[in-house]
Amino acid sequence: MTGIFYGSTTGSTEAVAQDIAKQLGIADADVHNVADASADETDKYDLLVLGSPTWGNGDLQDDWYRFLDRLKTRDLTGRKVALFGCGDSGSYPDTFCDAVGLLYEELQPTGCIFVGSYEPVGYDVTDSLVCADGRFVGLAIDESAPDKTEERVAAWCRLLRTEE
Ligand SMILES: Cc1cc2nc3c(=O)[nH]c(=O)nc-3n(C[C@H](O)[C@H](O)[C@H](O)COP(=O)(O)O)c2cc1C
Repeated sequence: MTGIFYGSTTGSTEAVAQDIAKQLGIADADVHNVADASADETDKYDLLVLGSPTWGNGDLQDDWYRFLDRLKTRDLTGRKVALFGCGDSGSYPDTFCDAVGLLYEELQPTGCIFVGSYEPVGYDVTDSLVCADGRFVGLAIDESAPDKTEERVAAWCRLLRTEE
């Protein structure tokens, strides 16, 4: 079973979360805004799809801090985690989608298995925290390339289906 947990200040990441849910056939009840969710609710899912846009200067979306603190205390050994987020490579090239990289770093000690990484073909910026060893650790949606969003989400959902 798959659950999506996202934070979103101005709605972009929420829209991407809903698109992912639609493409993966995830019910509304399994799509959670971290502002209202409890970390206990992650327990029932084998695959957690976690989304945060990047705010400030390379920061997580505000609602993520409290939720992440609690999530980090849970034993995620062997559970699959896929990450996604929105950012803006035009205005914030040095911190493009850093929040995705921050979630990746912060959740490593939990023993989870990350899925959904890919080679960043077609991106202008590839050297922020979202990138590790030449791969994006999760889906990076770029406000500066809105025409690519639909296909990026679709391609990533196809990838997740092979790694579920
Ligand atoms: C004040 C401000 C700071 C931002 N900082 C970053 C940043 O450091 N890196 C980045 O990739 N995008 C940054 N962005 C772009 C947002 O991540 C982008 O607008 C995103 O779509 C917002 O997602 P949301 O609507 O789900 O909150 C920033 C936007 C604003 C307005």
